[in-house]
Amino acid sequence: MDRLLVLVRHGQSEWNLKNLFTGWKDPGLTEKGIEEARLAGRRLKEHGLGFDMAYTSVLVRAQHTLDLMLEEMGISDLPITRDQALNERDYGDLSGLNKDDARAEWGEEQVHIWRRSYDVPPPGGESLKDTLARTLPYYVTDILPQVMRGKRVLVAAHGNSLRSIVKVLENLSDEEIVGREIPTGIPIVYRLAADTTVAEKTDYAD
Ligand SMILES: O=C(O)[C@@H](CO)OP(=O)(O)O
Repeated sequence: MDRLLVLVRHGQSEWNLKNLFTGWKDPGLTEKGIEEARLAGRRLKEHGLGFDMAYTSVLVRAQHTLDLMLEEMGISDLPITRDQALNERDYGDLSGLNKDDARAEWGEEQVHIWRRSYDVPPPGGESLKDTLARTLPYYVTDILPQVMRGKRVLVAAHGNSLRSIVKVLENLSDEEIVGREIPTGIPIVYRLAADTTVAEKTDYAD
């Protein structure tokens, strides 16, 4: 049985381009982001992958990325589930601030801790651990059962919501996940074993 799970981070957003903390704010894709999403779809198609269902967040950059990928693959009738559980980590009070301005105000090290530590939340926001506490139950109760039934599943979401799922899938320690970045528009293709662990992983980077 083909237990296929593909994770894709949305293409570049307007706020990625402007270097702003984004979180639950809802900017659209840039021209480059649109192209990245289309390219992701073409890569999946070139590798002969098809899908039975898709999941995304309630944020427009991830939904638009999914739509563009499906368009490139020529898929128009896929069931799509949109859920807040897959939203980006909530950046709290940092949302909308420029990342360089934040470094100037609070220092490089503090901003890095807010951005990449596992369990230190930014003021008023979610740590990666907090994010995992909502993405993982959703993955386990909604996404994983479909994969285990042999449904081919595509997930379009966000840098940190995907990092939290990747941490569990790849069994990464709290230290290891700190160094893991998810590039925009590069499909991560997993095939799961019967025990739900990862049997095979490929990045469709080129
Ligand atoms: O701003 C955000 O919401 C995220 C993703 O773009 O940024 P960071 O790289 O700091 O996790």
